[in-house]
Amino acid sequence: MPVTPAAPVLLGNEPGSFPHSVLAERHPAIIRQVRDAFPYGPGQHRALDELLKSCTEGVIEPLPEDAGDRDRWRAWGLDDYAGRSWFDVPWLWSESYFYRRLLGAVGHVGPGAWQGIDPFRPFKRAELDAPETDEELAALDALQDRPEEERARALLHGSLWGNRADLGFRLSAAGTEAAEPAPALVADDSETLWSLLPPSGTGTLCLVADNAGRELVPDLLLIAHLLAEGRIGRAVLHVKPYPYYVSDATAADVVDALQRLAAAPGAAAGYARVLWSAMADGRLTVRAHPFSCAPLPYADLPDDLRAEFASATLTLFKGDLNYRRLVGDRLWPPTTPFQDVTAWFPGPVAALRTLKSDVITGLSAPTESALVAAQGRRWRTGGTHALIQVNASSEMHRK
Ligand SMILES: O=P(O)(O)OC[C@H]1O[C@](O)(CO)[C@@H](O)[C@@H]1O
Repeated sequence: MPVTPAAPVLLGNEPGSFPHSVLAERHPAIIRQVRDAFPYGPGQHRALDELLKSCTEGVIEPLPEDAGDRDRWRAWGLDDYAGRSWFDVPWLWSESYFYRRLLGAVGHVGPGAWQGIDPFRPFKRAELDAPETDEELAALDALQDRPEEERARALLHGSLWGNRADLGFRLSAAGTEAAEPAPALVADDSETLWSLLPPSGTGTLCLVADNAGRELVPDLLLIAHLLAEGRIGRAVLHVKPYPYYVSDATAADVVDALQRLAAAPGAAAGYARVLWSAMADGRLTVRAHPFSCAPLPYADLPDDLRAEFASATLTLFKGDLNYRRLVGDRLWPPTTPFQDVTAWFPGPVAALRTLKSDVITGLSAPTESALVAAQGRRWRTGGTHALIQVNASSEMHRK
């Protein structure tokens, strides 16, 4: 448990705040985008209208009686929050439930012909097929004759910055990338990270993925490198069991990414071969645990996941949402030690994230002052800064 007193949990009810803008502006924009991307029928249009009204001016409603995941959501707090404004409950919960309701509205869950159709697939596919992905894959060719450590470092940074702008984020942050100053790392524990993945490692890496497309591709490249160079013996890739936060990766997105890599010219296809055979012989597995879409912090991990992370050599959390869930979705003072807020984690843990929400820990006082002096609060949410943070000691050693 953190030795630091808990900070306030983020809610979405303060007009002008970032969480408020996500609920009031981004969610309606996502409904619009999804509605325009598919030839939905009248029932789906009606359900989307209802969701729009509910999430902007109404209250949280329970799931239908026959929803297969109703009990799970009740265990995750639905009974406590039903009847309350979306803006007055924990922001993390509210966002997560929005995606669940969106899937209900378009028929992704429940019986019917639209079951299992991913409403975000067109956006994820477009990104995967974009020329920028070709450019990123072509850059691998120039890396091939570099020393292993240099390749490893480049691939780690590829995976880190791949998180820079997810699709949901782009919906409301158009133009930010061009206007911002050069990206910068606000914390960099990469030496500690490499010490956990030495060249002769045989351990297991759990990589808790974030976005599909141009983030998942570099995540897979990093895994391929670590396996091929013997820095790990096994990898477990955790993805979402259903479409979530627009661009979050599901198992179907892993397949798309692997096929994209395999079809690419040059060195990229070699990475695909490594991954393909690692999947065939079980050195790389894909997991889609229900808790990966839970509206709760990771401190509430169910026992099976806790045991899995406890036995890993390193668990690596990608992206902003995973960071929020890892440290708790709270307004910590930025200099709160990352070690304190992750002290409960059952094994060595790392976060690789670009900053896209107010949550931040582990900054040095001079770094925080410099960021505030330069940008006020904008550095917290603009996606222009990133961090690599590691807590190397396992819970057992912390006791
Ligand atoms: O894809 P990422 O890095 O998890 O970022 C998703 C981010 O989107 C937001 O939830 C807002 O929708 C962020 O605040 C959030 O954490």
